[in-house]
Parts: sequence; C-alpha cells; structure tokens
Amino acid sequence: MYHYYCLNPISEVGIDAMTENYVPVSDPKKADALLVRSAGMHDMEFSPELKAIARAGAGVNNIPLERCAEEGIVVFNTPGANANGVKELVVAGMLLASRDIIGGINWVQENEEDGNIAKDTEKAKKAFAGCELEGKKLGVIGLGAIGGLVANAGIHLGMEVFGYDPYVSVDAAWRLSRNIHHAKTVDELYKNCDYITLHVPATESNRGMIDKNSLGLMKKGVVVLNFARDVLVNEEDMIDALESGQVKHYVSDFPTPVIAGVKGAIVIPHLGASTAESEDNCARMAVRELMDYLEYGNIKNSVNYPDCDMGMPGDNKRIVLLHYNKPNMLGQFTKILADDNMNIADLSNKSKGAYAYTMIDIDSDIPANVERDLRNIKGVLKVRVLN
Ligand SMILES: NC(=O)c1ccc[n+]([C@@H]2O[C@H](COP(=O)([O-])OP(=O)(O)OC[C@H]3O[C@@H](n4cnc5c(N)ncnc54)[C@H](O)[C@@H]3O)[C@@H](O)[C@H]2O)c1
Ligand SMILES: O=C(O)CC[C@@H](O)C(=O)O
Repeated sequence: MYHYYCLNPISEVGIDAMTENYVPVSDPKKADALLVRSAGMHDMEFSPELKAIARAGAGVNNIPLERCAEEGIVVFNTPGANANGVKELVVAGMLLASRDIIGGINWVQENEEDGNIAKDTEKAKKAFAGCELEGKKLGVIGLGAIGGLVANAGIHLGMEVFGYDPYVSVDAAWRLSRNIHHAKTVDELYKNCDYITLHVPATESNRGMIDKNSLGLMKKGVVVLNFARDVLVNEEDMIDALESGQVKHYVSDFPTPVIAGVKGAIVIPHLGASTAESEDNCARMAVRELMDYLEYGNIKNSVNYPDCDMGMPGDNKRIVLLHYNKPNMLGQFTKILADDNMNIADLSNKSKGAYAYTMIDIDSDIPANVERDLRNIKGVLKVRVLN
C-alpha cells in the first residue's frame, strides 16, 4: 500500500490511473509520494517516509532538489507534457503584442450601449491597428520541448526564426525545422530579432539574463515574451526599457507586484499549461513515473537522480539504493550480499553528478540484517527492498 498527497489539484486522469494500492492521505508527512504543480516546497520539511516527488509540469524551481537528493527523495518532472499548451499561448502572446486586441475589446465593452457602435467602430479602430507576424524575425532562447515547438510554429507563421541553445539535446535538435537559423551567440539573436521569447529553466545562471545590458543590445521596439519564469528578467530594467520605448511590449505569464499593471506589459496569470490536455498529460506522466518508482524502483525523468530502468523483477527480489557517487560503493554492496551467500541475478548502477542509484535483483529473499548493513554503509542515503 502506498500513500500519496497532492500539494496542488492534479488532474483526475492521473489520480484515476492509480491502482487500489494507492491511498490519499490528509497529512503530507505520512505520504510515500507527493504530487505537486507550482506550490513552493523550499520551506517544507520532509518525513523519512517520503520516497518521491512528482512535479506535474516542467519547471522545478519550486522544489529543493539538492536537499531532496541528500534525503534520498527522487524528484520527477514531466518533460514536454505541457509544451503544446505553452506554445499556443506564446503564439497568442505574439499576436496580443502585435495588434491592440486587448485595447480594441475594451473599447467595444466600454461602448456597448452606443446605438451607433457599428458605425463608430470604423472610425475608432485605427487606434488599435498593428502589424503582422509574417516576415518578422523571431528569436527563441532555449530549444527544448517548448522552445522547439515555438520555433517551428514561427516558421509555419512565415517568420524568420533564430534559435539559441548551447546545450540543446540531440533529440530536441532533430525536432527543429531546418529553416531555423542557428544563432552562435545570444547577442546575435538579441541584435537581430523583432520578437524574443525565453524558454529556459530558472537556474541560478539564467536568473536575470534579460537585464539592461541584454535589453540595450536589442532592436528598438522589440517584443520580449517570457513564458518561462519571472526571475529570468530583471523587471526594474524591463520597466525602464518599456518607458523609453526600447521594448514595445513585455509579454509575461508571471504576474509580480513589480510588473503587474505596468504600461506596455501584457501580463497573463500563469496560464501557459492551463489547458485540459496539458493538465491531463502532466498528471498521467507524473503518476506513471511515481508508480514505476514506488513499485519497481525504476527511475524515468528524474531531475536529481539518474534514470535507471530494470523493468519488472519477475520472481527475483529487488533492492534499490540511493547513494553518493563515489568509489567503492558497489564493492561494499556486493561484499555484504556475498557474505550472506546471496546471488545477484541482475544489477544496474547509474550516476548523475554527486548522486548515484543502484538496483540489484536477488534470486532469494533479502534478510533484514542485509538491508540494515547496506543502510549503514557511509554514503548510502536510502535503501528500499521491493517485493
Ligand atoms: N508558463 C508555463 O505555464 C510553463 C509551462 C511549462 C514550462 N514552463 C517553463 O519553461 C521552461 C522550459 O520548459 P521546457 O519544457 O521547454 O524545458 P526543456 O528542459 O525541454 O528545455 C529547456 C531548454 O533550455 C536550454 N537552456 C538552458 N539554459 C539556457 C541558456 N542560458 N540559453 C539557451 N538555452 C538554454 C536547455 O538546453 C534546454 O534545451 C521550464 O523550465 C519552466 O520554467 C512554463
Ligand atoms: O502547473 C502549472 O500550471 C504550471 C506549470 C509550468 O509552469 C511548468 O513549469 O510546467
């Protein structure tokens, strides 16, 4: 039996995919697994019971990844599951920034009682006119799940697209249209583009990447779109750029007290992934990842431990160990098993940065003293015996 707790509402599609072995609890401290969307977890204390956290979404800056790794808690996300939802809103954002659709709709509402509204429209509408996207230059920073879709959509809209991502994965690169220009430096993209859209994670090194220096390199009247995270943009510098006309519009999916209501800022209440399809996709993937880990120890799409998959254990017993990535860990594990005359049927060991994961299938029962001895090895962070 596994206990889970949802820190945010998670689509029923995911919850329904759980078997009767999964029971919701009303106290997160009693949970084997937590499901979360954007709830901040940095101030949460985790109980020793907690084995995994699944983020039904992409961004994991709301989760203390390092502390979780230290406590042997595997954190998953759902790469790509909400990418199409975000892509579509980015296209809407470019359109909102190109024509004064919002101003026009407001004008109609303000004049709803005007009996001559049809005639007056033809005089008033020039105030809300704009430009088309076709032929304009679009710069996409970050060419992962979302950025790749946005870049390809730009090509389909007839835009000239520049992409910048020095760390792009081979799979993501294969998905890109060959008509996208490969920007060798981000400055090249800043200098050339009419629309610049951010699709990078909110890592320490990416924080504040759009500031007065980068804004100063951009074309006057540029549109900047941020559907990634507020902290990527220095909002005070953005306000100066909007006031001076350097930036025509800043389209952001992240309201903050600083940017909400600023003239020229088009701020959306974090709706990028708020579609039925994205919510279902994320919930389904998050639950699948949790169940595979809790029941079989398989790790797929973890952000703090390596992926490692040995399928189902069949008739074997499986022991899984979360530990530091340092010499002689495997040697110590196998010695304890050999000293107890246990036969290893299968083994996998993977590492990611400072952390590592080992799965061992044994063709006999695993006695409690073996589990205890493994747990006592210096550098072992968590041990689970799965039946
Ligand atoms: N608005 C929303 O509702 C919403 C929804 C999903 C994701 N997001 C945000 O969007 C971000 C991206 O999501 P994704 O699914 O595309 O992630 P992803 O991991 O598939 O892609 C991120 C890409 O950014 C690249 N990158 C990292 N730092 C970079 C840099 N300095 N310059 C250029 N490229 C860089 C990486 O190499 C990677 O290819 C998430 O981290 C999250 O914060 C927001
Ligand atoms: O859960 C959400 O609504 C937003 C998720 C989004 O910001 C993400 O990073 O995936």
